[in-house]
Amino acid sequence: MTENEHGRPWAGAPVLVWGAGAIGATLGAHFVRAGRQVLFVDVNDAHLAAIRAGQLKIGGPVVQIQIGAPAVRPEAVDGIFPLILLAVRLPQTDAAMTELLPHLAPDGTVVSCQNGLGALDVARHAGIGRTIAASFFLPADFNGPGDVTYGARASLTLGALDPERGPPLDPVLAVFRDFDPDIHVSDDILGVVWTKMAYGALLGAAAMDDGLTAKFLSDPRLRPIAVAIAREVTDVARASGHPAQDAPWFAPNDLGSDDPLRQQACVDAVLARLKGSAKQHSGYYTQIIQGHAPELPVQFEPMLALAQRQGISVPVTRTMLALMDDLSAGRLSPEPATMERLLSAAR
Ligand SMILES: NC(=O)C1=CN([C@@H]2O[C@H](COP(=O)(O)OP(=O)(O)OC[C@H]3O[C@@H](n4cnc5c(N)ncnc54)[C@H](OP(=O)(O)O)[C@@H]3O)[C@@H](O)[C@H]2O)C=CC1
Ligand SMILES: CC(C)(CO)C(=O)C(=O)O
Repeated sequence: MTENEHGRPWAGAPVLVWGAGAIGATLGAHFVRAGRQVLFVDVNDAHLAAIRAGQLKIGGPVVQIQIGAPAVRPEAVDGIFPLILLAVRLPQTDAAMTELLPHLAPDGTVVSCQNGLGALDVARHAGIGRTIAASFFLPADFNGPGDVTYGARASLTLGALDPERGPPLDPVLAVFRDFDPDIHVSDDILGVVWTKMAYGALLGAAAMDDGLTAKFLSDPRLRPIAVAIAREVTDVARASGHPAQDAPWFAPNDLGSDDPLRQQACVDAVLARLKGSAKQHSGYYTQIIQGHAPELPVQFEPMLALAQRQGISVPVTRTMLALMDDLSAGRLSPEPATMERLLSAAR
């Protein structure tokens, strides 16, 4: 571990932020504001130029930050780094890991700042002893070069995939506390990842129509979709040995229960969190509208495989993923009729 003369772990070495989109830029800009050296890596040349020119702006209701920092394409990275944050979309993980691995110190750490079980892919490349997974509610949007909205105060949890064999957490936490002093740590990070998977599936469901997450969750007619999805994800999580953990902002076990009061309490907590958020549209809806392949199907591949192996039936999740494929291929449009198809599967 590198320490500077103040004993601040890794303070002397730049933090490498690999993928400087909504999440990478939001995290990295906070680190720069706190006085850390950050090197951003991305493939969007106009965005990289904006960052280098001091024009990276993080706006929204939480903060207003404008910073500049070194920013390069993957092939221009030079050197070995102790801490790399991976914040590319899930389908981009393998390519990015192949590029970044030669730059990771032998005793370094990669933090997978991604949704879903992507951290398992990261560990396949970097080794479990160099991988940390982050799971977060951190609604952010990339609006264009240098322009990112951080929509609502985040809730972040970090953990090693295997606390016995994982890298030391403290130096990583010291860095992340410059983003959020209240960051959580979990000894069962995969349980937290499953929680976010369940939440992500709700965002996927909202993308069937106009992508407005709060509107989808508030509609009692559509509640069977939310309940069925939460139930399916929590069933598979339980079978994986890492039951989804209920968090104050989202309790998937309550939503998936048979008790309408518990279901409503869960929905109310999410709605309270979304109130005032600058990100009202589901990120998967935005990915469809922007012509990106939505990452939800990649996120859910491991869950479908596990469900099949364990003989767990997940019909609503499967229908949603099939509809998502049709939406991203342009065979369907996000509209009430598409949501009705998902509702039929949930009834
Ligand atoms: N945005 C959000 O609110 C949240 C996102 N997440 C998760 O965070 C992760 C990142 O998402 P998000 O920030 O929204 O995504 P973005 O698309 O905003 O950012 C990803 C960035 O990585 C770039 N990129 C692609 N390939 C490479 C590569 N090989 N090397 C370096 N950079 C590359 C992308 O460029 P290009 O676009 O040109 O491909 C893009 O600029 C995802 O897994 C997502 O699920 C989690 C919680 C909330
Ligand atoms: C949908 C997605 C992946 C990105 O926008 C997300 O995780 C979120 O909005 O919380």
